[in-house]
Amino acid sequence: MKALEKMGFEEATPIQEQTIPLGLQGKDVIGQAQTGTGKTAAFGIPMIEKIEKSQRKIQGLVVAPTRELAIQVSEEIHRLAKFKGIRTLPIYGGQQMDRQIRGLKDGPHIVVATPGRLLDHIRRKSINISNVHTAVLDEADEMLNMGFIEDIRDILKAIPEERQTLLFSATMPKEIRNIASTLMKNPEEVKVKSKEMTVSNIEQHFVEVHEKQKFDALTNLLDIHVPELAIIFGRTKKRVDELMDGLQARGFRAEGIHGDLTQGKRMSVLNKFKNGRIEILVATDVAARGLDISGVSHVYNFDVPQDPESYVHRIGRTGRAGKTGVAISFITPREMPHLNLIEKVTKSKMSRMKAPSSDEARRGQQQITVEKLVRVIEKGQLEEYRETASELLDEHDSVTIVAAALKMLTKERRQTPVTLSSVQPLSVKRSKNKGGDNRKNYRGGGDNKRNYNRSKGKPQGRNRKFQNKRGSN
Ligand SMILES: Nc1ncnc2c1ncn2[C@@H]1O[C@H](COP(=O)(O)OP(=O)(O)OP(=O)(O)O)[C@@H](O)[C@H]1O
Ligand SMILES: [Mg+2]
Repeated sequence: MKALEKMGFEEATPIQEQTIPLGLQGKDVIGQAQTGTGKTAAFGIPMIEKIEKSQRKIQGLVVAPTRELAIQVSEEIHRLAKFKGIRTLPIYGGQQMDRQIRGLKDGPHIVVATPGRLLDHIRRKSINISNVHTAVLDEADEMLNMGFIEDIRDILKAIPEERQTLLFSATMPKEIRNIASTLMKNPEEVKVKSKEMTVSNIEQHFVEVHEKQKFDALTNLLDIHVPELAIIFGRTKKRVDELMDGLQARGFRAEGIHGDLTQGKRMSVLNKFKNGRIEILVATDVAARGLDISGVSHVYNFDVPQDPESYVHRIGRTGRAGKTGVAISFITPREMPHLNLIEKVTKSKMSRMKAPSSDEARRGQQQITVEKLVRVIEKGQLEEYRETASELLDEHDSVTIVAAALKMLTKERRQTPVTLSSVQPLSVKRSKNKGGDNRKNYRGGGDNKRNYNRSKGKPQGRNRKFQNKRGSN
C-alpha cells in the first residue's frame, strides 16, 4: 500500500480489480484489457504477494517480447515491491552474460526476461527456475505467436508443472487463446468489457495519401500538431532510418529505434526520448508493445500496420492511464481495404482527416503562435514594454510590427526536399508472418531505464489515472 501511494495510484483499474484476487487465489488467468490500463501491476501485485522473501530463489518469472519492455516491467515490479525487500532482475539479450550471471548469483526473487536470453541461461545452467511458482507471459499473444512459441514451450518445461501461469495482453486472437489454454490449468478468462479494443481517450484519424506525398503530409501535420512527444511507426528498419534522416533534415529533433541498432544505441535513443531531448521517436514494431512513456501525445502510423493487433498496440503508446492522445494513420488508396479490416477487428472508427497543404501547415503553425501571444496579452503585466512599443509604432505600421513578432516566435519551416525509397503497398491478405522488423530482431540489441514523471518524485495531481498533462491534445 505504501508503494502504491508513492506511485500515485489511488484506485485499482478494472483489470486490476478483476484479476488481482484471482491471482492471489493461485488461479491461472488470461487477462485482456486495453493498452495503458495497468496490466503490469495486475500480475505484479499478486506475484509479489506470493514471494517468500527469506528464500533466496527465483520464485516469479515474467517473460516479455522486447528488451525495453523487460527492463520496464522489472522496474515497475521493483517499485511495487520496494518496501518488501524483494529483489527483481531483468535478463535480456545484448547485455554482457557475466554481468547477468553475477546478478543471478545475487539471488533475485523475481526475474523478468526476454525469451532468447533466458533460454541461453537455462541451457548453460546459469539460471535455476525450478522453484518458480508464478510465471507470467506479458504480451501473451505475441509470446505465443510463431516467432516465440517454441521458446516459450521450452522455458515452461523448465518450470514445475504445479506453477501458476498468468497471461496478459491488450489483444488475444482466438487461435492464440486456444494455444494458451494448452499451457494452463483451467484458466479464468478475464476480459475487461468494452465495446472497442482501443481506448476511447485516443482520437483516431486516418489520412488517405499517396506514397510519394506521405513525407510532406507528415511534416505538415507535425508543424500543426506540435506534439509534446510523438512516435512515428515505419514498416522496416530501412524506412525508419530514412524517416529519421528526413525529419532531421527538416529541423525536427528525431531519432530512430529498431532491431539492427546496438543495445547501447537503443538505450540512449529511448532515454533521450523519455527526457524530452528528442521530440520524435521513429520506430519499427519493436516499440509497439507495452512501452509506457509519459508525454507521448501523438502516434503516427506512417506505414499502415501489418495487422489489427499491431494497430491496437502501436496507437496504445499514447492515451495511457487516463490521459488523452491522438493517433493518425496514413493509408495509400490501394491500402484502404486494410483500414476497413482494422476498423472491423478493433470495432473502432477512424475519422478521415485531410492531408494539410504546406500553406495550411504554415497558417496552422502561425495560429499556434497567435494563441501564445494572446495568452500573454490576457496575462497583462506589459507596463514596462508599452513605452518602447509606442515608439516602435511611430516608425512602423502596427501590422508590420505584429508580423515581425509572429515571425520571431514561429519555428522556421524547412522545406528541404526529402525522397524516401519506394515501398510496396501492404497487401490486403491478412498474413500471419509479420514483415518488417521480424521477430528475431525483437531480441536484437537494447536496454533502457525508464524515466517516469513519477520517478522524479511527483505523483501528478489527485488521481494520476485521469491526469492529462497537455490538456486536450
Ligand atoms: N491503479 C492505477 N492508478 C493509476 N495509474 C496506474 C494504475 N495502475 C497502473 N498505472 C499506471 O498506468 C500506466 C500504464 O500501465 P501499464 O504499462 O501496466 O499498462 P498495460 O495495461 O500493461 O498497457 P500495454 O497493453 O500497453 O502494455 C503506467 O504508468 C502505470 O504505472
Ligand atoms: Mg503492458
